[in-house]
Amino acid sequence: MRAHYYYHNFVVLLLVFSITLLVLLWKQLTRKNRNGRLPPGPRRIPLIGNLHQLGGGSPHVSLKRLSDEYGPLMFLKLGSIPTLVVSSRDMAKEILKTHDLVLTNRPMFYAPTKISYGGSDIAFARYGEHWREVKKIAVLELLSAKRVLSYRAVREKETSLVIDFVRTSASSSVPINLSEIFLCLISNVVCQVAFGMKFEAEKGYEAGLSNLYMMLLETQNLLAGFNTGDLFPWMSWIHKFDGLETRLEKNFRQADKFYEQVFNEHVNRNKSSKTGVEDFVDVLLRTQTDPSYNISLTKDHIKGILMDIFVAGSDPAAATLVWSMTELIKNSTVMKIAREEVRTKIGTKKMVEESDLHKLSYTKLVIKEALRLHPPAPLLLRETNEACTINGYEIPVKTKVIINGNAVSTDPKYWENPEEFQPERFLNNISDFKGQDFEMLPFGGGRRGCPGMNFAAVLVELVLANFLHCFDWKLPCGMKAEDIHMKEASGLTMHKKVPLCLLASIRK
Ligand code: HEM
Repeated sequence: MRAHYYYHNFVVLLLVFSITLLVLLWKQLTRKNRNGRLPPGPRRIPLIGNLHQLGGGSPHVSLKRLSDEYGPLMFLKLGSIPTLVVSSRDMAKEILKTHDLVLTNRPMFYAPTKISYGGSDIAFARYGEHWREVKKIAVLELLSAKRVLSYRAVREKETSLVIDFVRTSASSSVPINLSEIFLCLISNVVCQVAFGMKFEAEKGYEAGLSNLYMMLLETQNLLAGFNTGDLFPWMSWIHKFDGLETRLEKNFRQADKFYEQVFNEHVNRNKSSKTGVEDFVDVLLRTQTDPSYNISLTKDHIKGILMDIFVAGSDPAAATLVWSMTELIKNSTVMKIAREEVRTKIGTKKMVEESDLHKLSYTKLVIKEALRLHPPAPLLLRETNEACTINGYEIPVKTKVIINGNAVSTDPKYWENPEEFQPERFLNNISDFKGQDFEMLPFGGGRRGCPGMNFAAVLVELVLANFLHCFDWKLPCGMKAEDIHMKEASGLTMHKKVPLCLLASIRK
C-alpha cells in the first residue's frame, strides 16, 4: 500500500516536471522578440543558444557560413549573450557610419577586464570621457604622422639588422623561419618606440623568442577566447575552479611587473636627464600635465595603454608580413612583378630606405591585397549603448555586435573572384584600407578604428620591400606552391598556423 502511494507520487511529480520542461521548451522555441523585430538567425536551443552551430575552426569562417544562409544582419545567441553579426559592406557601413555613436562601446569580457586594468586602456575601455581622451592622446600624440616619422631611424636600423642576419643564414641553405623573424623584428621596433628598450635585448635574431615574448603570447591567448563566463555571465564563478583565474592572475602579475619597471625607469630618467627622441612612455608622462587633455593619466592608465601597444602593435603587422610573403611565394607571377618593381626603382642601393617607398606602388598593392584576404583581426567587436533600429530591425540595448571583416572583404557583391590573390584588382579600384569605403576593414572603422594604421603601414612596406630587394626566395626542396599550408591559427590575431619557412639566396 505504502509502496503504491510513493509510486503514485513519483509518477505525478515526473508528469509535472515533464510538462513544465515541455512548456519552457515550447516558450523558448516560439518566443517572439519582446523588444520588436530581430534580424533572422538560425533556430537556437535552450541554454546554449546557437553555440553548437559555430563548429570548430576559425569563428569568422563559421559566422560567414551561417550568414550566407541567414543574411548580412543575423541574430544569434551565443550562450546567453544576444549577438548581432554583420557580414556585408552595406551593413558594415550602417553600423560604422550611420549608427557609429550608438555602437562605440566595446563589450567587456572576463579576461580583458583584468588585463586592461579594468578598462583603463584604449582598446577595451568603455565608451565615455576616459576613452575619448586616451584615444585623442593615441591619435594626436603617440601615433600621429609626425611621431611615426620620428621613429624612421629605429625602423631602418632594425630592418638592416634582420637583413644582415638573413644574409648570413642564406649561405647555409637552411630554410628561414619568416614567421619568427618578422615577429622579432616588429616587436623590436614596437618595444623601442614604446618602451625605449629592445624586445630581444642584445641577443640578436638567432636567439629566438624570449621570456617577454612568452608573457606576451600568454596575454594574447587569454584575450583571444570566449570563456564560459563570457557566454554565461552567471557562471563566471567557475573560473575560480577551472584554472582560468590562476592563469590570469599569474600573467597579469608578470605583465604588471614589466610595465611597472618600464614606468619607474622613465620617471627616474626624466627626473635626471632626458635626451633624444621621446618614446611612448615619455609622451604619456608628459601629457599628465598637459592642459589640452581633460584627463591626468594615472599609473594604471599608462600601464593599460602600454599593454594595448604591446599586444596590438606587434602581432597584426607581423601577420601581415607573413601572409604577404606567403601569397607572393604561392603566386610566382605576382612575386616576379613585385621583385622587378623594387629592383628597378631602387637600383643598386644596398637597401630600400623609407624615402624610396613612394616609388613602390605595386608593393603597396600586394600588402593591400594581403590585408583584404587575410585581415589579421577579422572580427570587430562592439556593443549597443542604447536600443536602435538598423535596416528596419530593432536591436536591443547591450547587444554584442560582431562585424565580420573577412566576410565583408570577400563579399562577392563587391569583389570579383574574392578568394583569389590579385593585387591588380586595386589598379581600377579606389577602395582603401582606411575604413572609409567599408569594402575592406583590416583596421576596423568608425570611432573605434585602429589608430596604429600609419605606424604599421610604413613598417610593413619597408620590411617587405627590403626582403624583395635583397633576396630571391624559394620554397624548401621538394615543396610545391600547392603544398603551402594556408590555415589560420586560432587566436587574437589570425596568424598562419604553420610557420612560413623559405630558402633565401642573396640577390645576384
Ligand atoms: C597591420 C597592423 C594592424 C592591424 C591590421 C590592426 C587592426 C586593428 C583592428 C581591426 C582594430 C579594431 C578596430 C575596430 O574595432 O574598429 C584595432 C584597434 C586598435 N589598434 Fe590596431 N592594428 C594594427 C596595428 C596597430 C599598431 C601598430 C598599433 C599601435 C602601435 C595599434 C593599436 C590599436 C589600438 C590602441 C586599438 C584600439 C582602438 C580603440 O578601441 O579605440 N594597432 N587594430
